[in-house]
Amino acid sequence: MFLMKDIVRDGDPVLREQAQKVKFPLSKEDKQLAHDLMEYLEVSQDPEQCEKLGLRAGVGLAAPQVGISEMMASVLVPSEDEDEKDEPVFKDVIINPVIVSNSVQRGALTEGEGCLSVDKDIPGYVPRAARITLKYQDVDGKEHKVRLKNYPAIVCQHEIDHLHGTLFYDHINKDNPYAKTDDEIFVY
Ligand SMILES: Cc1nc(NNC(=O)[C@H](CC2CCCC2)CN(O)CO)c(F)c(N2CCN3CCOC[C@@H]3C2)n1
Ligand code: NI
Repeated sequence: MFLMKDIVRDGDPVLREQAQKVKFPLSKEDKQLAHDLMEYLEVSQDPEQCEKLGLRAGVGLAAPQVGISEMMASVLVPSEDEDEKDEPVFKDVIINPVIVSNSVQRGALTEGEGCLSVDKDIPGYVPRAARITLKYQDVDGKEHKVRLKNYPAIVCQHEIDHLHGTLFYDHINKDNPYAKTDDEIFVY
């Protein structure tokens, strides 16, 4: 189980590296890593356990954030409405992910973004593609090709950025952090 002490913080070079492609079949260590990356999200999204373990809640977690420079990240975007019983909007460990196409239209989270590896709040819109087509392998090596939009698309782009050494604030407009073009949509 990863705890906040296991999360690498901004300034550590691993967060600025290009992560290595993951080989299949997964090693025992990579299987464990995939499990632990998803477990962190599940536990952190349970308010009681999150509080008890002193975690910061997350909807995504990339391997470089726990010091492992490999192309693997967990994504768990819960269904927006209250009743928990609904299926998550997106839940998987994305391995060797590639964004094969993205919309010209930009999108951003209205409240900006944060990062478990960045302790300070950095205000501003993080412009991303509003819709993406994502190809990745799951822990069994099965290829997936999914079209995502809005919230899950934003989360996946934030995670895939980590695998290429990019952090969310790299995208914030320096002159006007809240600059927006008229066709930008705002999510959440
Ligand atoms: C948007 C949001 N970001 C949270 N944290 N930041 C993260 O996930 C970072 C990644 C996200 C930052 C912006 C896009 C991706 C982690 N990152 O650094 C990984 O690279 C949240 F926790 C959160 N939610 C909404 C859903 N809620 C369900 C119930 O449990 C609480 C949970 C809170 N939404
Ligand atoms: Ni992050």
